[in-house]
Amino acid sequence: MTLTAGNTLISLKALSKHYGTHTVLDRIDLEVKSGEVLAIIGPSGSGKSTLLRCINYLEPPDGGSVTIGTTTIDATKPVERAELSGLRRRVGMVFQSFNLFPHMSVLRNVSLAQERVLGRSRREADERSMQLLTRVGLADKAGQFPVRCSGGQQQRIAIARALALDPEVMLFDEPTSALDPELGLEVLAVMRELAESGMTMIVVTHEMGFAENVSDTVMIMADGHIVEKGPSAEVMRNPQQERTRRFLRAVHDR
Ligand SMILES: Nc1ncnc2c1ncn2[C@@H]1O[C@H](COP(=O)(O)OP(=O)(O)OP(=O)(O)O)[C@@H](O)[C@H]1O
Repeated sequence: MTLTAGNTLISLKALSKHYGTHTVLDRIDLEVKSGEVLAIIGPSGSGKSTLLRCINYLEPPDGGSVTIGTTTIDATKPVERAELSGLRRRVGMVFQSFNLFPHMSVLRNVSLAQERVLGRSRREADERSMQLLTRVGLADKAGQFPVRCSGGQQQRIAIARALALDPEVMLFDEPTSALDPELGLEVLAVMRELAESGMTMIVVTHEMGFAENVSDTVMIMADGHIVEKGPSAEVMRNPQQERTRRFLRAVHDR
């Protein structure tokens, strides 16, 4: 089935995760539409990163289910390797730390998985990589090693690398937290462009400007629960829950 804009692309049902007796995600229900940009914000330790990592099974959830497009994985049943690799191929992820291969050129960092995972020829993979490096403003860095690039440039390369597998959704886990503010801005500009191009995105962020101005929907988490979720302008400017108001006040006072 081809999903058109506005259809539900991601659906989490009663998604749960425990570490020992600690409930980190408590039966989370969530739907994300195709083309939607969802920002997840909330206090430290509220489960934001864990939720993101459970969506692509980097962290296996222990209850509930994850549906992406037409594929559903039920956390209570054994998961087939093919199901997992299918899921991961459809979900690109960008981490706080860029995790580039230091001994490979920027171009190779972006093209390698295309050959290994998608079976593209070296020439096809390099061509696609150059398109993506151009898109993130780094075509001139293709032949360099990552160490010669700033943190902001490395994160943009990591975004190009994730896009190279043609994902249906991109997950971002605090992509600017390790960067100086001006380098963070260049990464946020690439993310804004991606959002405007119609990519479905789930972004765990401390950047309130991104949450308010770029994302369609904002979700506040606390203690493994969704406290509040709605259109970004409404949640950011007129939160309904006292807990959200407290969190946003604390962020503004920082
Ligand atoms: N591998 C793990 N083993 C045990 N506990 C964990 C593990 N990963 C996360 N936790 C715990 O789960 C809770 C949620 O962590 P998580 O990283 O998802 O929160 P977060 O909202 O992303 O926080 P932050 O904003 O600080 O990154 C925390 O109490 C954390 O200590």
